[in-house]
Amino acid sequence: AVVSYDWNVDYMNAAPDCVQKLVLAVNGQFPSPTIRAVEGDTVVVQVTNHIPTEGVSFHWHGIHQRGTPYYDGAAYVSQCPINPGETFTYRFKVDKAGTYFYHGHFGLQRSGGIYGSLIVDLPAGKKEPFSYDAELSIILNDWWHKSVYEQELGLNSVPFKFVGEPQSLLIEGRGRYNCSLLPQNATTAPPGCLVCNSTDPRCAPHVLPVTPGKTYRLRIASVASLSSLNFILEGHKMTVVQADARNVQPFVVDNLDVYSGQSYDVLFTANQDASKNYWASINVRGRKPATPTGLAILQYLPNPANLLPTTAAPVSPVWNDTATSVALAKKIYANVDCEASPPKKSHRTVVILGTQNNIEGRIKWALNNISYVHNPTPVLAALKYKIRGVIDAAPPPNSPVKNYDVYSPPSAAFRNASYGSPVYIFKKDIVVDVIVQNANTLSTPNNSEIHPWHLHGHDFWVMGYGDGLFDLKKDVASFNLVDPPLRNTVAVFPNGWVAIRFVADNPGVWPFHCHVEPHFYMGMGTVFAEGIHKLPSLPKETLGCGLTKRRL
Ligand SMILES: O=C1O[C@H]([C@@H](O)CO)C(O)=C1O
Repeated sequence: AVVSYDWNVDYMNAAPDCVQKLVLAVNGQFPSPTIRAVEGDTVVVQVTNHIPTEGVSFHWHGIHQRGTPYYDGAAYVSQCPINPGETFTYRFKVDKAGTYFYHGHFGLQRSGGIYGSLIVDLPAGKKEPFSYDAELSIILNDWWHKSVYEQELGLNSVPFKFVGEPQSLLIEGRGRYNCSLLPQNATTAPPGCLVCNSTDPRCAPHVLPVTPGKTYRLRIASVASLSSLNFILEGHKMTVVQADARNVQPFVVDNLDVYSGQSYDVLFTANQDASKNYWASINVRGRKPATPTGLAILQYLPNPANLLPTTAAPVSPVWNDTATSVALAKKIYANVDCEASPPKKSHRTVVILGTQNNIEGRIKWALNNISYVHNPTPVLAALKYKIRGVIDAAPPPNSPVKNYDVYSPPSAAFRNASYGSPVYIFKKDIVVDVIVQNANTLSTPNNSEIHPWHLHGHDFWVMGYGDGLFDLKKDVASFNLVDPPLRNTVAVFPNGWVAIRFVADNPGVWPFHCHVEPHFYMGMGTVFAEGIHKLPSLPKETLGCGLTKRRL
């Protein structure tokens, strides 16, 4: 079937955390409307850009765009941004059921408010390898009061000004501010502070209604701009059954780290004291938190939704307890009854060292010393039509320098990167290993950040994680060849590495980037391309910017 949507994008005034600001919205909704389709459907989304002075584009996160790489929505990679006043129609197939989402993929527009759920159901007759009575869905985010223009300006300025920690955390677009002095474990709170539901219904917390005794499938996704989030359903165990829309061997948790760009499906049973409601909460992991806990209400029917829990907001593992996060990540295995195992060998290994660098007085992120910048001609068009001068003429480095000290700020030779637009070109159908190597930040000793890495156009197997510098001989031997999870976004932990494997079988150009939005904006990304001789003709509406003007 064809599922069609007609969307108008514009700014509106909204107060997701009780503080009014300009929010990017679709059809006046924040978060943007939910797309719901059935596996095998074609989704058609007609977008009209009413933002007066900004282009826009939409990325369908986790959707492979097989045969339609030009509708992947990455501005200046797969298409020209949609100009103010223009209408653009995305048309793509959703070929695998699961919990997905979509978001703006131009500048910081995701952080500006363009994001929503994309849920693909199994067709009648097909069954999940788990069962439940009903389902619920939430998208997690972090939120700033500064406009995204101001944030971008800071990132581009000398002196550099980082976006800083978020003012609030949002669950399904609702949060609370003015609680910054409230410790995570406070038992008393200023009136109206713990939850801003007093008089303004726009910022009442999101409510998850449940019937006592029933089992729920909760779909959780994070589009956070910066934060790694830890999710807790107060008093309830959660059984993780899917990660990034792929089946995993079920495992039980009390709390769950959700990195930006990831989704999880968990099951829980409403089996607690039914006279009360409970908190659903998110806390920041991996960065020193300066943001109050994000809260929603788990409502046990028929209790009223505004029956607030009398308990303090749930407390997550302490922000810098990396070992707990790594241990959780290592609990995730594919359910091999439903998911494929990886090929046993790869044909090419690319090692990507991500570092924080300085370029002309600005702080940047670089991969093997190249900080990605967009060219006004989309990469897809440049490769399809052999337009020169768009991507770097020299192929990007396949591996970083030997003996890089990932535990210390970069030495003089590695403090300065250069700008570039590199594309890794893979022979069609080869098996590719990518090792993402983390390192210390530019200036602070003993500081290394979590980076969630997202690949467009593919799911990849997570072959392994490790501490320190990756060793090509020793560490490859430790890869999980039996049941590594398939996903599209994976975290690389502080001072460590993560290895992924995928098959380059989807003709197109696919960004591979840190899903922290300011980090990608600061250059922490690159582009993979494969099957160039098989690239489809590009719809005219994806062209028109840069050197593609000549083709029209
Ligand atoms: O990219 C970043 O820049 C800042 C800091 O390292 C420099 O201000 C920060 O916390 C980031 O994640």
